[in-house]
Amino acid sequence: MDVVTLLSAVLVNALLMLLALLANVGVRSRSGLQAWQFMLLGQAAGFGLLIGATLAWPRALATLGVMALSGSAAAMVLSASRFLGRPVPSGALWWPPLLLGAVHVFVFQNQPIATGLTNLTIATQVAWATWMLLQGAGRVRWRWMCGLAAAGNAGLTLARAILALGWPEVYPRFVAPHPLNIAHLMLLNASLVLGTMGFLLAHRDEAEQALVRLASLDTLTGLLNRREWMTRAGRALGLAHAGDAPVMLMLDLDHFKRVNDERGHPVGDEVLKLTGEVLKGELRASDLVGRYGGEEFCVVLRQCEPEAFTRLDARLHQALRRRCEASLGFAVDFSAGAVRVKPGETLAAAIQRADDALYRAKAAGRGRTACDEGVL
Ligand SMILES: Nc1nc2c(ncn2[C@@H]2O[C@H](COP(=O)(O)OP(=O)(O)OP(=O)(O)O)[C@@H](O)[C@H]2O)c(=O)[nH]1
Repeated sequence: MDVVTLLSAVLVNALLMLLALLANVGVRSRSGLQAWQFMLLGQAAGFGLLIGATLAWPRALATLGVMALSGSAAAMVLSASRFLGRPVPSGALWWPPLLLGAVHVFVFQNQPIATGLTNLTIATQVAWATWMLLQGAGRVRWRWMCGLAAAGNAGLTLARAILALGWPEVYPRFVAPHPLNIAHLMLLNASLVLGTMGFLLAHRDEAEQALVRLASLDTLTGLLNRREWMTRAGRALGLAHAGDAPVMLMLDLDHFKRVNDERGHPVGDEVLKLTGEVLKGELRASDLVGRYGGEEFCVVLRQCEPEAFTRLDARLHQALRRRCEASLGFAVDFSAGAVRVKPGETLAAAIQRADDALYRAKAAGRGRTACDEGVL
């Protein structure tokens, strides 16, 4: 088999996939897919330069070629790190290609050392990507695809490094039609396709998660939006047992219109954000908190004993006043209504009772929580 043809196939394949990605998803700045586009570019450039080195300026082109390939392995690690949301130090990413180039240019005449060093560097980088991808891969299918593609690549590149350093007399020339060269290029080609498919799936998953977030969260406060809160609250009420009936709490900021009118809408927005932060900070992860609309918030408190509720209520009033005072220079308080959900009560009925209690709190002078029987 003609190795230069196989090499050209890898180059063309990488370039075509890069073009296809650019045409279909464009350049997503700082995304995992952007890093993968650099990885494909590095592969194409690297193999192009290595083929060129067999024709002219061998030392210069081969050195640039191995730097491009090592840079492309760094981009693979970066792609995995971005998709997994696990940052890696940029020094550890970009020093290896630079150091490899600096050493390669000097040891170029000593083929076993130059080849061994190049393959060892790239194998280590790809093994790093493999480790990140396969570690706790669980059932995420794209991680398996990308991880296995990288694992095969790392293994064969390491085999080349060991062979070049330990048994240079049997190490095949770069363009020799040796089974090792052929197996490596075929596997590389397959892993480029698998990796691209895997990271495209990762990109799709990421977009899907962003859509789910957009559809279920309130953009200003980051709390659940009304629709999502209603869905989850309905489920929580359905699952509640008679012994641990949840408490439904409706909160409404006091004189909020005045804040908007006197200090401006952006300050009003800031108050809403701070309220969201206070609620997230003071409530347990198992409590359900959402923005019901405007300046009204709703909470389902699970397993809330009377004493615990009294303490929580005092903490919420105090925390909101303090946060607004500290961040905006004026205090904001709220009125609230609390009811204990009755066995079999519908969500709409519980909300209605909590709303009635809330209006009693407003009528009684604001800045307080009115509780139905059973809450305290
Ligand atoms: N800044 C900002 N204001 C909002 C938002 N949603 C609703 N509002 C404002 O919230 C205010 C609610 O006013 P009211 O319903 O009169 O309530 P209030 O002034 O808090 O009076 P009480 O509830 O009786 O204490 C209105 O001015 C709305 O424009 C929002 O997303 N951002």
